[in-house]
Amino acid sequence: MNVSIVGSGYVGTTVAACLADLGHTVTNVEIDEDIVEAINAGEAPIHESGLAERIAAHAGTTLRATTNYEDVRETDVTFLCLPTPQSDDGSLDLAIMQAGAESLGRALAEKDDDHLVVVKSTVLPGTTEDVVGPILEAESGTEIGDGLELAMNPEFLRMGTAVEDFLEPDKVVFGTASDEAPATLRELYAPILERDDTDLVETDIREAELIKYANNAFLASKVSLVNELGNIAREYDADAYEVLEAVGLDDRISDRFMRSGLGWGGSCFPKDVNALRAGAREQGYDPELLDAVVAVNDEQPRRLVELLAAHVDLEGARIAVLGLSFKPGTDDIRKSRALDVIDHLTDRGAVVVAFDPVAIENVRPDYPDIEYADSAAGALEGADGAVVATDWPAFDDLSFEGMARSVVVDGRRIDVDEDALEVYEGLTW
Ligand SMILES: NC(=O)c1ccc[n+]([C@@H]2O[C@H](COP(=O)([O-])OP(=O)(O)OC[C@H]3O[C@@H](n4cnc5c(N)ncnc54)[C@H](O)[C@@H]3O)[C@@H](O)[C@H]2O)c1
Ligand SMILES: O=c1ccn([C@@H]2O[C@H](COP(=O)(O)OP(=O)(O)O[C@H]3O[C@H](CO)[C@@H](O)[C@H](O)[C@H]3O)[C@@H](O)[C@H]2O)c(=O)[nH]1
Repeated sequence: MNVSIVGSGYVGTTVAACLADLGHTVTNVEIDEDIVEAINAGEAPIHESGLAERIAAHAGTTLRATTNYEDVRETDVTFLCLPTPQSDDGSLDLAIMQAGAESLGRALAEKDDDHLVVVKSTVLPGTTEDVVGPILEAESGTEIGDGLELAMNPEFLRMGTAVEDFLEPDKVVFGTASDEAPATLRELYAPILERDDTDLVETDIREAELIKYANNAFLASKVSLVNELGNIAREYDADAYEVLEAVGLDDRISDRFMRSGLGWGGSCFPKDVNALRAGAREQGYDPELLDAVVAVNDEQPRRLVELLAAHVDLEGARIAVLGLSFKPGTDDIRKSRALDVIDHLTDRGAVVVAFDPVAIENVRPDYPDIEYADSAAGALEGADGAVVATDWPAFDDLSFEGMARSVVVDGRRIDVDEDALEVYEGLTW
């Protein structure tokens, strides 16, 4: 099938490379010329396991990128993978989606045969049909249902395992309002749907939109609950990891997403939980539980720094921050808890020296005044204390030798030889 993908960020690039891998012909439409150039040169514009080799294998044959929206006319289906950021008040900002839909609609005005537009971005219920649809109709001069089809296909991939998650998902959700769209989507996803472990959910567009938010709200709530239980466990001098490992043996709860510590960050949970809270309020419902989920999460970095301050006078102290990305396996630093930790540390007068295996260059522009080391050992050298902010596997069994004082506060439960340290504190254990 001939597919175009509008927006070639984390999702658009991954989906494009994977669809090309499944045998489709894919065109990425992207406004950032550096990204277009990278893809056409066979290079991955982002750090994601398994992506570079797929782009290298298909670029120039079944995968290409362009800044020209008109190229969508050569395709049968377009996925909108544009950002849906949060506004200053936490609500969903649809300006980029609207601009992308306008450009797409204008390009489709010159197309004669049928076209399916699939919203893959995370959007609140009603957005696809009440915002994107009317823009496409107005700009293309074609009505939905009469040459133009609309669908919503939320994406559940995680950063760091994006390729694997897309190709081997637990579920695929098709939100549609016509007979043709599900058939097209089934054909496009055929190799994925043939897997025994992948469930297909076929539903209406509004439900598909809300499934995505409910999914993320559930997972973020689970981590906040685990963190609250972890904070309580610490007060009782109990190990939350042992407690929650046992709790996770209950099939109704599961052992996944049970890691307590610094909390959730990233480009999705914070903005999606906030968009759902703002959307619910707009609908007249007060989402008290989700408010608390965010409040618990916001407190964890401060709690970590308080723990460190109990052992080290932070004013003028040299503190190593290990890990900057919001989770291991990615260079994405959006809403990373590590940045909140750095803010608290610098507010209290500490000299921060940070290390991350891949994310330093993404942090440097916004944090030009902290120090950066080119290894964990380099960051620890001469430090009066260290905090673990991201659970990179490379931090397991790290030697903390070389620190001025081996005071380590761990926000992610890495493997540490506690006996070799002057002080080791776990945030929730
Ligand atoms: N990142 C994830 O793990 C993830 C997972 C599932 C769903 N989502 C959702 O998918 C959507 C995209 O997320 P992302 O992380 O890929 O965003 P991103 O910011 O990484 O990428 C978006 C891309 O769109 C491009 N763009 C902006 N305006 C454009 C325009 N008018 N025309 C063409 N391209 C344009 C940008 O240059 C950028 O490269 C969001 O709604 C997000 O919530 C993200
Ligand atoms: O037990 C856990 C699991 C996760 N986290 C934190 O939670 C955040 C999110 O982690 P994860 O969900 O693995 O990464 P994302 O890439 O943000 O993926 C989430 O957000 C995506 C964008 O919407 C969705 O597609 C995915 O399904 C959803 O898991 C990170 O800061 C993790 O450190 C914990 O603190 N404890």
